[in-house]
Amino acid sequence: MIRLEQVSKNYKTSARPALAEVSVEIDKGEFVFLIGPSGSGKSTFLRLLLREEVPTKGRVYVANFDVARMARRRVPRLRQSIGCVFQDFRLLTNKTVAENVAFALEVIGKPKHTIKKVVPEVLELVGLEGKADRMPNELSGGEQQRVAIARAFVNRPLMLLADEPTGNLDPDTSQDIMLLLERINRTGTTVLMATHDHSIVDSMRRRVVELSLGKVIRDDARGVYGVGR
Ligand SMILES: Nc1ncnc2c1ncn2[C@@H]1O[C@H](COP(=O)(O)OP(=O)(O)OP(=O)(O)O)[C@@H](O)[C@H]1O
Repeated sequence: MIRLEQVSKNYKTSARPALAEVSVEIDKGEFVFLIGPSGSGKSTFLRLLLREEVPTKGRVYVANFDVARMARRRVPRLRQSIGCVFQDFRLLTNKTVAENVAFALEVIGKPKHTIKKVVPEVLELVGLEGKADRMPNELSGGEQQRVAIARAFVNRPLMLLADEPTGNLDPDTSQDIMLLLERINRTGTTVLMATHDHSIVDSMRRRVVELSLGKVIRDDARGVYGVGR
Protein backbone atom coordinates (compact mmCIF):
# COMPACT_ATOMS: atom_id res chain seq x y z
CA MET A 1 0.00 0.00 0.00
CA ILE A 2 2.85 2.35 0.96
CA ARG A 3 6.50 1.75 0.17
CA LEU A 4 9.44 4.07 0.63
CA GLU A 5 12.72 2.84 -0.79
CA GLN A 6 15.89 4.54 0.39
CA VAL A 7 14.16 7.90 0.49
CA SER A 8 16.10 11.05 1.32
CA LYS A 9 14.71 14.55 1.40
CA ASN A 10 16.90 17.63 1.58
CA TYR A 11 15.15 20.97 1.75
CA LYS A 12 17.18 23.69 0.07
CA THR A 13 17.18 25.94 3.12
CA SER A 14 18.05 23.22 5.59
CA ALA A 15 21.55 21.91 6.28
CA ARG A 16 20.66 18.40 7.39
CA PRO A 17 18.31 16.08 5.50
CA ALA A 18 14.71 15.99 6.74
CA LEU A 19 14.70 12.30 5.81
CA ALA A 20 17.80 10.17 5.27
CA GLU A 21 17.63 6.83 3.46
CA VAL A 22 14.27 5.86 4.84
CA SER A 23 12.85 2.50 3.77
CA VAL A 24 9.42 1.55 5.12
CA GLU A 25 6.71 -0.74 3.80
CA ILE A 26 3.12 -0.58 5.06
CA ASP A 27 0.59 -3.18 3.93
CA LYS A 28 -3.06 -2.69 3.12
CA GLY A 29 -5.16 -2.56 6.26
CA GLU A 30 -2.33 -1.85 8.70
CA PHE A 31 -2.58 0.69 11.50
CA VAL A 32 0.77 2.41 11.99
CA PHE A 33 1.98 5.12 14.34
CA LEU A 34 4.73 7.40 13.07
CA ILE A 35 6.48 8.90 16.08
CA GLY A 36 9.55 10.96 16.84
CA PRO A 37 10.42 14.35 18.28
CA SER A 38 9.64 17.63 16.61
CA GLY A 39 11.71 18.00 13.46
CA SER A 40 12.37 14.27 13.08
CA GLY A 41 10.68 14.17 9.67
CA LYS A 42 7.13 12.93 10.30
CA SER A 43 5.36 15.65 8.34
CA THR A 44 7.87 15.37 5.52
CA PHE A 45 7.11 11.63 5.38
CA LEU A 46 3.38 12.33 5.03
CA ARG A 47 3.91 15.13 2.51
CA LEU A 48 5.93 12.80 0.28
CA LEU A 49 3.03 10.34 0.18
CA LEU A 50 0.72 13.11 -1.01
CA ARG A 51 3.26 14.41 -3.51
CA GLU A 52 3.28 17.75 -1.73
CA GLU A 53 7.03 17.23 -1.78
CA VAL A 54 9.22 15.06 -3.96
CA PRO A 55 12.17 13.09 -2.57
CA THR A 56 15.70 14.16 -3.33
CA LYS A 57 16.60 10.48 -3.68
CA GLY A 58 14.74 7.18 -3.59
CA ARG A 59 11.30 5.95 -4.61
CA VAL A 60 7.85 6.43 -3.09
CA TYR A 61 4.97 4.09 -3.93
CA VAL A 62 1.38 4.57 -2.78
CA ALA A 63 -1.18 2.03 -3.98
CA ASN A 64 -0.25 1.67 -7.64
CA PHE A 65 1.28 5.09 -7.96
CA ASP A 66 5.00 5.73 -8.40
CA VAL A 67 4.48 8.98 -6.55
CA ALA A 68 7.70 10.85 -7.21
CA ARG A 69 7.77 10.08 -10.94
CA MET A 70 4.14 10.19 -11.93
CA ALA A 71 2.86 12.92 -14.22
CA ARG A 72 1.55 15.99 -12.43
CA ARG A 73 -1.86 15.59 -14.04
CA ARG A 74 -2.34 12.27 -12.23
CA VAL A 75 -1.68 13.75 -8.77
CA PRO A 76 -5.40 14.48 -8.11
CA ARG A 77 -6.11 10.76 -8.59
CA LEU A 78 -3.47 9.88 -6.04
CA ARG A 79 -4.90 12.36 -3.57
CA GLN A 80 -8.40 10.97 -4.02
CA SER A 81 -7.18 7.67 -2.66
CA ILE A 82 -5.82 9.31 0.51
CA GLY A 83 -7.94 10.88 3.25
CA CYS A 84 -6.21 13.44 5.49
CA VAL A 85 -6.90 14.57 9.02
CA PHE A 86 -4.97 17.29 10.85
CA GLN A 87 -4.51 18.58 14.38
CA ASP A 88 -6.37 21.80 13.61
CA PHE A 89 -9.42 20.16 11.92
CA ARG A 90 -9.36 22.55 8.91
CA LEU A 91 -13.13 22.75 8.49
CA LEU A 92 -14.83 25.34 6.33
CA THR A 93 -16.22 27.68 8.99
CA ASN A 94 -19.00 29.11 6.81
CA LYS A 95 -20.46 25.70 5.94
CA THR A 96 -22.54 23.34 8.06
CA VAL A 97 -21.32 19.91 9.16
CA ALA A 98 -23.14 18.21 6.27
CA GLU A 99 -21.92 20.82 3.77
CA ASN A 100 -18.32 20.34 4.90
CA VAL A 101 -18.57 16.62 4.20
CA ALA A 102 -20.55 17.09 0.98
CA PHE A 103 -17.97 19.56 -0.32
CA ALA A 104 -15.31 16.84 -0.42
CA LEU A 105 -17.51 14.92 -2.84
CA GLU A 106 -18.63 17.93 -4.88
CA VAL A 107 -15.05 18.87 -5.73
CA ILE A 108 -14.43 15.44 -7.22
CA GLY A 109 -17.62 15.62 -9.25
CA LYS A 110 -19.84 13.09 -7.44
CA PRO A 111 -23.50 13.30 -8.46
CA LYS A 112 -25.97 15.05 -6.14
CA HIS A 113 -28.02 11.93 -5.41
CA THR A 114 -24.90 10.05 -4.27
CA ILE A 115 -23.91 12.95 -2.02
CA LYS A 116 -27.38 13.07 -0.50
CA LYS A 117 -27.19 9.38 0.31
CA VAL A 118 -23.63 9.01 1.61
CA VAL A 119 -23.26 12.15 3.74
CA PRO A 120 -25.85 11.05 6.37
CA GLU A 121 -24.33 7.55 6.33
CA VAL A 122 -20.84 8.79 7.12
CA LEU A 123 -22.12 11.24 9.74
CA GLU A 124 -23.79 8.32 11.46
CA LEU A 125 -20.58 6.30 11.25
CA VAL A 126 -18.66 9.03 13.09
CA GLY A 127 -21.42 9.52 15.65
CA LEU A 128 -22.68 12.90 14.44
CA GLU A 129 -26.20 12.02 13.40
CA GLY A 130 -28.41 14.90 14.45
CA LYS A 131 -25.63 17.48 14.05
CA ALA A 132 -25.71 17.76 10.26
CA ASP A 133 -26.99 21.34 10.28
CA ARG A 134 -24.69 22.72 12.96
CA MET A 135 -21.89 25.13 12.13
CA PRO A 136 -18.34 24.07 13.10
CA ASN A 137 -18.11 26.77 15.81
CA GLU A 138 -21.14 25.22 17.51
CA LEU A 139 -19.26 21.96 18.03
CA SER A 140 -16.72 20.75 20.59
CA GLY A 141 -13.17 20.05 19.44
CA GLY A 142 -13.85 16.32 19.43
CA GLU A 143 -16.96 16.79 17.33
CA GLN A 144 -15.08 19.02 14.90
CA GLN A 145 -12.46 16.32 14.51
CA ARG A 146 -15.24 13.80 13.82
CA VAL A 147 -16.47 16.05 11.01
CA ALA A 148 -12.94 16.20 9.63
CA ILE A 149 -12.70 12.40 9.79
CA ALA A 150 -16.10 12.05 8.10
CA ARG A 151 -14.91 14.37 5.33
CA ALA A 152 -11.66 12.44 4.94
CA PHE A 153 -13.44 9.09 4.85
CA VAL A 154 -16.62 9.84 2.88
CA ASN A 155 -14.97 8.96 -0.42
CA ARG A 156 -13.80 5.62 1.09
CA PRO A 157 -10.10 6.26 0.48
CA LEU A 158 -7.62 3.40 0.54
CA MET A 159 -5.77 5.06 3.36
CA LEU A 160 -6.10 7.70 6.00
CA LEU A 161 -3.17 9.91 6.97
CA ALA A 162 -3.60 11.61 10.31
CA ASP A 163 -1.11 14.28 11.42
CA GLU A 164 -1.44 14.72 15.22
CA PRO A 165 -5.23 14.27 15.09
CA THR A 166 -5.53 14.33 18.89
CA GLY A 167 -3.08 17.19 19.43
CA ASN A 168 -5.81 19.68 20.38
CA LEU A 169 -8.03 17.29 22.34
CA ASP A 170 -8.26 16.22 25.99
CA PRO A 171 -7.39 12.60 26.88
CA ASP A 172 -10.97 11.27 26.96
CA THR A 173 -11.91 12.90 23.68
CA SER A 174 -8.65 11.63 22.18
CA GLN A 175 -9.59 8.08 23.17
CA ASP A 176 -12.95 8.47 21.41
CA ILE A 177 -11.22 9.69 18.26
CA MET A 178 -8.87 6.70 18.41
CA LEU A 179 -11.84 4.32 18.66
CA LEU A 180 -13.22 5.95 15.55
CA LEU A 181 -9.92 5.60 13.68
CA GLU A 182 -9.81 1.93 14.74
CA ARG A 183 -13.29 1.46 13.41
CA ILE A 184 -12.28 3.00 10.09
CA ASN A 185 -9.21 0.77 10.06
CA ARG A 186 -11.43 -2.29 10.53
CA THR A 187 -13.18 -1.45 7.26
CA GLY A 188 -9.85 -2.26 5.57
CA THR A 189 -8.57 1.31 5.34
CA THR A 190 -4.86 1.66 6.04
CA VAL A 191 -4.25 4.22 8.79
CA LEU A 192 -0.96 6.06 9.26
CA MET A 193 -0.94 8.45 12.19
CA ALA A 194 1.86 10.83 13.19
CA THR A 195 1.68 11.57 16.89
CA HIS A 196 3.45 12.74 20.02
CA ASP A 197 0.80 11.21 22.26
CA HIS A 198 2.55 8.61 24.45
CA SER A 199 -0.53 7.31 26.19
CA ILE A 200 -2.40 6.62 22.95
CA VAL A 201 0.51 4.78 21.39
CA ASP A 202 1.08 2.80 24.60
CA SER A 203 -2.56 1.84 24.99
CA MET A 204 -3.13 0.73 21.39
CA ARG A 205 -0.09 -1.51 20.91
CA ARG A 206 0.03 -1.14 17.14
CA ARG A 207 2.97 -0.96 14.79
CA VAL A 208 5.29 1.91 15.69
CA VAL A 209 7.77 3.46 13.25
CA GLU A 210 10.07 5.89 15.05
CA LEU A 211 12.04 8.64 13.32
CA SER A 212 14.98 10.52 14.75
CA LEU A 213 16.80 13.19 12.78
CA GLY A 214 15.26 11.86 9.58
CA LYS A 215 16.20 8.21 10.10
CA VAL A 216 14.05 5.25 11.03
CA ILE A 217 15.47 4.13 14.37
CA ARG A 218 12.74 1.64 15.29
CA ASP A 219 9.97 -0.35 13.63
CA ASP A 220 8.07 -2.49 16.16
CA ALA A 221 5.07 -4.63 15.28
CA ARG A 222 3.27 -3.97 18.57
CA GLY A 223 5.19 -1.07 19.97
CA VAL A 224 4.99 1.48 22.73
CA TYR A 225 6.07 5.12 22.59
CA GLY A 226 9.33 4.93 24.50
CA VAL A 227 11.36 1.79 24.96
CA GLY A 228 13.39 1.85 28.15
CA ARG A 229 12.61 5.52 28.70
N1 LIG B 1 9.55 23.50 3.81
C1 LIG B 1 10.68 23.30 4.50
N2 LIG B 1 11.80 23.97 4.18
C2 LIG B 1 12.96 23.77 4.84
N3 LIG B 1 13.11 22.91 5.84
C3 LIG B 1 12.02 22.20 6.23
C4 LIG B 1 10.76 22.36 5.58
N4 LIG B 1 9.88 21.52 6.16
C5 LIG B 1 10.56 20.87 7.13
N5 LIG B 1 11.84 21.28 7.18
C6 LIG B 1 12.90 20.76 8.09
O1 LIG B 1 12.94 19.35 7.93
C7 LIG B 1 13.09 18.70 9.19
C8 LIG B 1 11.92 17.75 9.43
O2 LIG B 1 10.73 18.51 9.59
P1 LIG B 1 9.28 17.86 9.68
O3 LIG B 1 8.30 18.99 9.68
O4 LIG B 1 9.14 16.81 8.67
O5 LIG B 1 9.34 17.19 11.15
P2 LIG B 1 8.19 16.67 12.11
O6 LIG B 1 8.71 15.43 12.73
O7 LIG B 1 6.92 16.59 11.37
O8 LIG B 1 8.06 17.80 13.21
P3 LIG B 1 6.76 18.28 14.06
O9 LIG B 1 6.47 17.15 15.00
O10 LIG B 1 7.25 19.51 14.76
O11 LIG B 1 5.67 18.55 13.08
C9 LIG B 1 13.21 19.81 10.22
O12 LIG B 1 14.59 20.04 10.45
C10 LIG B 1 12.57 21.00 9.55
O13 LIG B 1 13.14 22.21 9.99
